[in-house]
Amino acid sequence: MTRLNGQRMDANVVVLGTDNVGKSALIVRFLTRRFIGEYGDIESLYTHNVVVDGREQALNIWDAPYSQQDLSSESLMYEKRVQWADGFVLVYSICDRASFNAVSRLIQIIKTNKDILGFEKMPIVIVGNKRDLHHHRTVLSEEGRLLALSADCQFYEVSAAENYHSVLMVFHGLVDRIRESRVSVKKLAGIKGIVKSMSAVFTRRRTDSL
Ligand SMILES: Nc1nc2c(ncn2[C@@H]2O[C@H](COP(=O)(O)OP(=O)(O)OP(=O)(O)O)[C@@H](O)[C@H]2O)c(=O)[nH]1
Repeated sequence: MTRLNGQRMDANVVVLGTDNVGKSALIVRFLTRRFIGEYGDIESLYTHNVVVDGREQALNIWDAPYSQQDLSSESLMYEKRVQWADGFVLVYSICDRASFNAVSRLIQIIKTNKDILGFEKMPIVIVGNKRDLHHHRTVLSEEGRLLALSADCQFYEVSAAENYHSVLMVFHGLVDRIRESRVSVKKLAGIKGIVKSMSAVFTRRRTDSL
């Protein structure tokens, strides 16, 4: 759950995608600035402090290795991840069409399992990884951009292997999105509050005049 303490915000982020797309590579690059090549299949939860627009924020990042079950909306494990998270990084490899198709399904699963009422912008960033392997590309940049546009998500193409800066942009972009989505939820709560008090006044007037 997101927690606001004056200038400080804690947020939970889950990184999802099919196997071998570079989820762990992306996270490790963000946390350590390094690319180490092999990462194993261990599920991990990291906490990392970032400063975005002068605000210190703690990000809890869940690196969840892929299992076929993930793409089943009935998966309890999956529901748990979606409900825990304030923001989502959905990763595919630009050399793997199936991993790209899986991202569309993940977006649908998030929309089904998460209460997104009041979100002006979805706290989701779509990442096309392995940009350095562009000679093996099977997914065009435009396709990624179009998917993000149609689902109201942010989009980046990166290479966890070769570039730290673009990976940093992914997580900073997500933090912005989470903040924006929280503001719109607050606005909605405010509007709901006004509607509630107005209807209370009208109900009272009606009973007074009886
Ligand atoms: N060329 C290239 N290889 C990458 C890149 N990112 C990751 N890899 C490689 O892709 C393979 C899979 O990377 P991981 O980070 O383990 O992928 P994952 O999505 O966490 O995989 P699972 O744990 O199976 O879910 C490894 O051999 C990485 O070295 C990249 O940007 N470019």
